[in-house]
Amino acid sequence: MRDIRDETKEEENSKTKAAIWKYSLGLNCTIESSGVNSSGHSCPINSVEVKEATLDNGRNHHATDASFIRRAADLSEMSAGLTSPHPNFGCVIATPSGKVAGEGYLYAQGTKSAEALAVEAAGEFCRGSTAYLNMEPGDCHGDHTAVSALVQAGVGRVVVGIRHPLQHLRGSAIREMRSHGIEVNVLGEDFQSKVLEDARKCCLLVNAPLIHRACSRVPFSLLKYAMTLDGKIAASSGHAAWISSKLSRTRVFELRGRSDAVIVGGNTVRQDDPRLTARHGQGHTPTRIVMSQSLDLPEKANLWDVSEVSTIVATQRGARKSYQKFLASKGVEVVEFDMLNPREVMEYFHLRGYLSILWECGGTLAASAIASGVIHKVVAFIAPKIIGGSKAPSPVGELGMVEMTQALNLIDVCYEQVGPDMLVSGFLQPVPDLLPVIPSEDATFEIDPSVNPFESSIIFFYKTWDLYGSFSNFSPHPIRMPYGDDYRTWSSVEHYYQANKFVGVKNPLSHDCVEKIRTAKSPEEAALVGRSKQRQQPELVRSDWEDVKIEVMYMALKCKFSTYPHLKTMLLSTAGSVLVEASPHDLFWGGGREGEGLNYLGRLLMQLRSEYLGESSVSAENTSLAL
Ligand SMILES: NC(=O)C1=CN([C@@H]2O[C@H](COP(=O)(O)OP(=O)(O)OC[C@H]3O[C@@H](n4cnc5c(N)ncnc54)[C@H](OP(=O)(O)O)[C@@H]3O)[C@@H](O)[C@H]2O)C=CC1
Ligand SMILES: Nc1c(N[C@@H]2O[C@H](COP(=O)(O)O)[C@@H](O)[C@H]2O)[nH]c(=O)[nH]c1=O
Repeated sequence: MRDIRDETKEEENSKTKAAIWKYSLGLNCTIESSGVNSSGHSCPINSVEVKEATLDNGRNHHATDASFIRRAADLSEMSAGLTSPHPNFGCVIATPSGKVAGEGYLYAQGTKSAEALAVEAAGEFCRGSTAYLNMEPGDCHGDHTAVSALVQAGVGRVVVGIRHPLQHLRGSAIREMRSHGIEVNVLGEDFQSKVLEDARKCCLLVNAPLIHRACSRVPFSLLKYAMTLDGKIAASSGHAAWISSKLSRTRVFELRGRSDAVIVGGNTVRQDDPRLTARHGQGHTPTRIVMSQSLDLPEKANLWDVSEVSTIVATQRGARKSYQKFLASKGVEVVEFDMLNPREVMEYFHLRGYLSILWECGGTLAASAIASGVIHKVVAFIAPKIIGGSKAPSPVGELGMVEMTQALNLIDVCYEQVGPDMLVSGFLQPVPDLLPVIPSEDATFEIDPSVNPFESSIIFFYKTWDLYGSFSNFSPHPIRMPYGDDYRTWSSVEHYYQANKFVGVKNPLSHDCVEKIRTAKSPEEAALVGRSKQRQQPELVRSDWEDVKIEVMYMALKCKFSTYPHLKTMLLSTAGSVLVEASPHDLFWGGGREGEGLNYLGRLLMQLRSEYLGESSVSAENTSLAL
């Protein structure tokens, strides 16, 4: 029996090249013999490489789990391009002794689930086995097929690489499997280690387009270009066929096959008359998109032949109506934009359900796309050729940067030799991590155990004009609170809170501060006075301020939410969600830019909410007893 760690190391060494390429496509996974039969998507136990592992301690468990999760990610990726807009799903079923009993992957949207295929392949070996899923199944159609397959087959444990990125599906399959007594472990939640973290990253990368879609309003975009060693993407005449080798161009066909659309600018159409098809004989062919403001495009072009694959021209509203008619007569769809820029166009295609876009434009449009922040990844083929020419185009046009310190640094950079060319790839923007950014997680769940760190939605509030802006201390809701022996009206919670810093100090200047803050014309002014006085004259601040400030705030919030019933209703409507004051600067009351803040304001609101919910359940109980 061999140690799985050695096995993994050997595999990785021998497959480094392939892995690098795969990574450059968006994956960070080792490539193994597929183990997938010719009919498509699953294998019985005796036809795949048998893996054995020593399961004698936690570390080996981690290595085994990581290895199978990476395999599930690899499998899931086999149909990339065909599943869109669904995720890429892969499933490996392993016996208790660590042998692969069955595998499956989602072939295309609407086909049998990866889990069902793996269960079929594993047959009787499913009972008591562990199923490895790169991603929690989603249940778009309410038929629970993936979960049912695992439950009915008697799978004992399920290891999930990442939770489903879409909020409405996130956590449901995991809950359902657990409710059937299956032990479910999610990487990064139940246990953590470097090897599992790497496996988790594979799972994030394999579905990067969907994860981006879940977190932003644009599809995942990859900018690809081929350039000479002296940084040109064409000769000064505009001629560019070809810079990169045939082998590299075959790789480009693969990239196209994984994308929902390929996009070029008007100049590339005029200069190259491209086809932009994925000419590898099978698989998915992406839509072709042309961005042209002028619509000064040729009448004859390969892209206007839509017999096999469609073309969409995105243009400026009102541009060359007669030419638009001509395109329509060819079957080319024309979409007009008020502002033709990469962001607007990407937001539009996001709404149309596109997950991944391959940009194969020249430097003019590439610069515009990078500047507008829509490009996530860059893939450059560098050919060992020199063409020269001061006017020859380069891959990225004007970005307005003047110092090297402004250069955009790629992350997770990979290098691979492809025939004579060098392929360099890396991310301009990281794949968003799905782990929650909830400030002070532990404390939050102590306050309100009903919220789950990995499933609850987070409601951010900050500025008063935001959706939940009324939760802000700056919201214009006056409160009546005690002051000395009397009650006073304070224009906002912020007024009351800031003034209390100086209350009870036997110094007339402190009293002046209180009055100045109380009569401040706006919460902003109250905050300014309170903060600057505290900084400049700390002797005016009450000595117990640090001990009482949370209580002061809590009393003020309680008064505000009790005074205004609609605010209380709004607070109750957020039950189950984590409340975070999205202040990037205030690391005590706010959540900070990346969850590093303590979020005391959010915590107090959740505490208040819990109390209100407790009161309402008691009163409901009393009512039902009375009836
Ligand atoms: N080696 C390689 O990998 C590649 C090389 N090339 C080469 O590059 C050259 C063309 O490069 P380039 O001129 O930069 O062409 P682009 O592909 O970048 O096209 C630029 C055109 O895009 C259109 N456009 C629409 N909206 C915008 C916007 N917001 N910002 C910028 N452009 C927009 C305009 O078309 P319009 O004028 O119609 O309004 C503009 O003229 C050719 O010689 C071609 O062979 C091209 C692609 C890849
Ligand atoms: N010249 C150049 C590329 N150019 C890109 O490929 C397009 C042509 O695609 P097609 O008509 O489908 O073959 C062209 O318009 C441009 O976007 N690509 C590369 O990988 N290597 C190269 O050397």
